[in-house]
Amino acid sequence: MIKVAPSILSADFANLQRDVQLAEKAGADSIHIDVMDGQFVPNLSFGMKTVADLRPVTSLTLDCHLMIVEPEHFVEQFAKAGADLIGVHVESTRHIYHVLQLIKQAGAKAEVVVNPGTPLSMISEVLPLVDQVLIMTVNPGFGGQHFLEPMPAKIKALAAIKQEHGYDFDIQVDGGINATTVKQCYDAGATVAVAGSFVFDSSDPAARIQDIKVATN
Ligand SMILES: O=C(CO)[C@H](O)[C@H](O)COP(=O)(O)O
Ligand SMILES: [Fe+2]
Repeated sequence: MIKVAPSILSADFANLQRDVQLAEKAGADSIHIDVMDGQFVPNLSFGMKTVADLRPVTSLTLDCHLMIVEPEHFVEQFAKAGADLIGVHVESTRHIYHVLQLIKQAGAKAEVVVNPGTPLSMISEVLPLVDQVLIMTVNPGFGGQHFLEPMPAKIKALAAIKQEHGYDFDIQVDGGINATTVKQCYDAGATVAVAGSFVFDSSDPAARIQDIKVATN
């Protein structure tokens, strides 16, 4: 069964505590926090204070997906705020190896993220370092977009590399995930699914979290 990380990008920003606790009660495995700077992606969202304020209201892993340029300037602050796992895009820095080292030195789990158009060869050197790889299944920046159909083949290719080298990172997918698309990702080798609009645009978010789990059972 796949692990589920609801994305609070589609939650009610006036009721974040309520929505995080609802997700926890519904069986979510972690909380996905999308951080956007208006530069790396054309949108703005959360910062370190959101993470710090959510830290005491849940015992779930706080998974911060940083969509910001030069994340090396911020990863320590996110770790201090309470992020358990920090994801950085390979396209967002000239120093991906160094940023991943900084995340680990700060005591958090390290994740490398690849955009849909970025080949897996761009991350081959850092795979021994990471706890998780995030394959974007939409172009980053907004919730509610359509799943990109060619992405399961990329997940499958990453899963093959993982097996060949004996790596033990999780493979996360993010964007356009619902009870149908998650099955394609799971069958290709994904182990964690982010879901924003499918969960929080519903009148019954808890049922949607279960729908994703059941689809991969
Ligand atoms: O990183 C993201 C966007 O850049 C979000 O995590 C993602 O889009 C989740 O939203 P949805 O499930 O609605 O596609
Ligand atoms: Fe995300």
